[in-house]
Amino acid sequence: MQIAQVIVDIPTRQTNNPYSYLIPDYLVDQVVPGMRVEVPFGNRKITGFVVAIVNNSDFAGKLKPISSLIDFSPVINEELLQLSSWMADETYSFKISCLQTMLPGGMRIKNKKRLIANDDSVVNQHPEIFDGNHEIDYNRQKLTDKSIAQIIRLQKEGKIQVEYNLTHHAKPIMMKAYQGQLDQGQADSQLAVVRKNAKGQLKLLSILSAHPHETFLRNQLITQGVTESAIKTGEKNGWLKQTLKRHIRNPFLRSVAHTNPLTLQPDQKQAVTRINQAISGKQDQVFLLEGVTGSGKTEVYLQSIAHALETGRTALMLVPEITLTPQIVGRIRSRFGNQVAMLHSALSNGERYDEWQRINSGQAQVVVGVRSAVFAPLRNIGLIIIDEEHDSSYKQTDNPRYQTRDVAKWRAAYNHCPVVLGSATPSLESRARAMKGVYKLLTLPHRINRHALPHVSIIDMKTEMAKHRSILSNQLSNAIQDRLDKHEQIILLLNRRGYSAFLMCRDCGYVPKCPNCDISLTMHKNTHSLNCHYCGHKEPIPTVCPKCHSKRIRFFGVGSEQLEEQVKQLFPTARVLRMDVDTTRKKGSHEAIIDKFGAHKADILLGTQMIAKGLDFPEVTLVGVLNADSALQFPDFRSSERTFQLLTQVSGRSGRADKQGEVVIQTFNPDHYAIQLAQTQDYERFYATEMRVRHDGKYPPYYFTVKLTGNSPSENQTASEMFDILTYLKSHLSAQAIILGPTPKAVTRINNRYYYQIIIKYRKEPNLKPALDEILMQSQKKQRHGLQIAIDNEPLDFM
Ligand SMILES: Nc1ncnc2c1ncn2[C@@H]1O[C@H](COP(=O)(O)OP(=O)(O)OP(=O)(O)O)[C@@H](O)[C@H]1O
Ligand SMILES: [Zn+2]
Ligand SMILES: [Zn+2]
Repeated sequence: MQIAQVIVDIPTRQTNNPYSYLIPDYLVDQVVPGMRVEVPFGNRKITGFVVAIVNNSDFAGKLKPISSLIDFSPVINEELLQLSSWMADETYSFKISCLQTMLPGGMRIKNKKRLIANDDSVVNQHPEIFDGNHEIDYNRQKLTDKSIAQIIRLQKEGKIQVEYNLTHHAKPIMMKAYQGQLDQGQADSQLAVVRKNAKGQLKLLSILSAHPHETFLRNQLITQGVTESAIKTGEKNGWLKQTLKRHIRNPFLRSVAHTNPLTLQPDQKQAVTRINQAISGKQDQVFLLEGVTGSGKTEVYLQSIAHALETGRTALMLVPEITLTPQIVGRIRSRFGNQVAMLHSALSNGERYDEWQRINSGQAQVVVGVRSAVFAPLRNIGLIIIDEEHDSSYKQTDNPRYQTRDVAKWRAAYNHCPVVLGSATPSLESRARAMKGVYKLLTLPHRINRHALPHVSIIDMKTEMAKHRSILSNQLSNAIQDRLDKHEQIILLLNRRGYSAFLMCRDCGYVPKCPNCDISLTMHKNTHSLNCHYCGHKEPIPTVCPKCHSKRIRFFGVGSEQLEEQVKQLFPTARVLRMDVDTTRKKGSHEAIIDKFGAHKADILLGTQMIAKGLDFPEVTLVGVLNADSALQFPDFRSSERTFQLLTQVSGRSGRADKQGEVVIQTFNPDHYAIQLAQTQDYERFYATEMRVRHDGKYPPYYFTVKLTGNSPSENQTASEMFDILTYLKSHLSAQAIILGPTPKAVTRINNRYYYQIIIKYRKEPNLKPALDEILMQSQKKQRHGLQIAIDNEPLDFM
């Protein structure tokens, strides 16, 4: 008797333990961990992941059998199965959510399948499955148990492919192809007898000799000089057999010229040597690569990846969403070509699935991607890189609330390989670990070729605003004009963090708010509506104030669109490009803007955070920051760190090649240390200053933190249950633990539910985890009428 242990798709604490199902006879030895199945649950059928196969169960009753298979081969490998258990525990989330998070978007939904035969012989041998077709709709075909077992075998042998119908785009493209029928010796002896003027046939046979029994797309043969008539002859003589081959969609829009490794500078060389030693020695060491902007961190990554590949292993490189610029992808592809797979949110479901397949099947050995790519099904990983390791996009804000750095470290331990965390402005947590020797610190203190860091000036906008109303200070306007005259390029950053464009009545001060949430509505020009960012509520933009009927109800704050208008008015001859969410929505537009700016077809690139990182344009000699401090007003202990990081990053875009760079930072808080130290780009002093602030405030990295949020439809109920939780926590934690709250969240009401939070700061609390697990378990039991609870381990925001 074989029994499958299944994590079912019902997210509760109880279902975090697997349920047992009988494996029916026809599937014995065919069902393996990592496959998804359909199982009976109560009086319905639900899906689940097989996590183990056992021979007996301690379940007393009669076991129900699995209803059907969703996958014929595992979609989650052994490593990721283990990771999911660890992650569920670590992030206080459900195993089912962790498993689902690991699959590419389109595969998470319950999907239809199609079976595709690789060639005619399979079709002919299995009429009971294919019924003479190359491709069948699995869900429509009436298949016997025996056929299903056969399908699993055929897939294992690589004779058929199973495709998930994700979206319209996800359909695999099958193209006419030919399979070579000769081994090398046969091809060579044919070569010897073919007429010397039959050029096409000679070419074909030499290809067949070099790649015996391979399958070639028709186009591949034609572009290599094989003629139509040679293909016909080849078919007639039995050298080739017609078939179909899957054409893999290519998410890289452009082809990239190959580049060779650069000769390393001494600091780079030392870093590469240390990393490569850890790769060869199979050490799961974490390195913190701290290199000033433009110090050549990317080259260090590339040469370490190359080493991992040389030792027969794979490599994973993670980048923040907004820095996954075509520039960096281009640099990696130019080194590693088609070995690279890319995973990010701009891909369609179909493209993402294809990339995932290429990784899962071992065709791609280098993965570049954003946060979720940390779950890429790579095997035998030799190196994991996290670029811009301080970036907040590495923490998932919804369930499962994982920190990518921690997942990466887990995988590194599993695969016995190093992790490289790279940044010009490391997070305080990582830098503190490096100081303690937990991480090894590698530094690149100089820009490439010893170019100086840009000169940074700070403009006090309080005095500036007293003189004029323009959003550009005199000094910044003058500097822009100067660069335009010299035909150099300019980047202007509008800091969007903590800043939203809202409507306000100039006469009575009325601001439209969401009816369901305690938050002002945000103006969206493109849809001509006021939107709530929390619940999705939408309403038309009023033309008169609903309160005082004044017509002077206006947009408040500056958006990048307005900035563009103003810049164009001030500099009518300048060619201006804008990069923000609105101008990059269309596929390929991101690349188009960067290409255009890179080719110097524009003088000024202005935009939001998107332009702050990663870009490498030699002609940029001026960076202007319009509102440095909008993030400083955030009631968040990390706001200084974020501001310092952003300013340092964006400043680093200036003067990266031969010309000296300049940066102008406009601010209302010229005396704030984050701004002052960004001026000198002095990470060391910032680190020391900020560590003192964190020490005094008992914040990370001195303390660990957990945020517990509860919500319910009634404010009274939320508050009183959160006070119960507080009492429970107090009785389980030591006197050293600091418990803040419960307090209403900054936005207390969202979608008519009331949110309160408790923050726990602690250094060592062995009882904390069991206490939190118990709180979650209890809240699950009474959820229907009670409080919903979410736990965020090491939250990135405290609001
Ligand atoms: N060894 C080298 N020799 C010559 N040029 C180099 C070398 N290493 C890097 N470069 C060049 O120096 C420039 C800056 O390097 P890179 O973009 O990798 O820096 P970075 O540290 O990643 O910067 P940032 O953090 O600002 O994005 C690039 O144009 C790169 O091609
Ligand atoms: Zn009004
Ligand atoms: Zn709302």
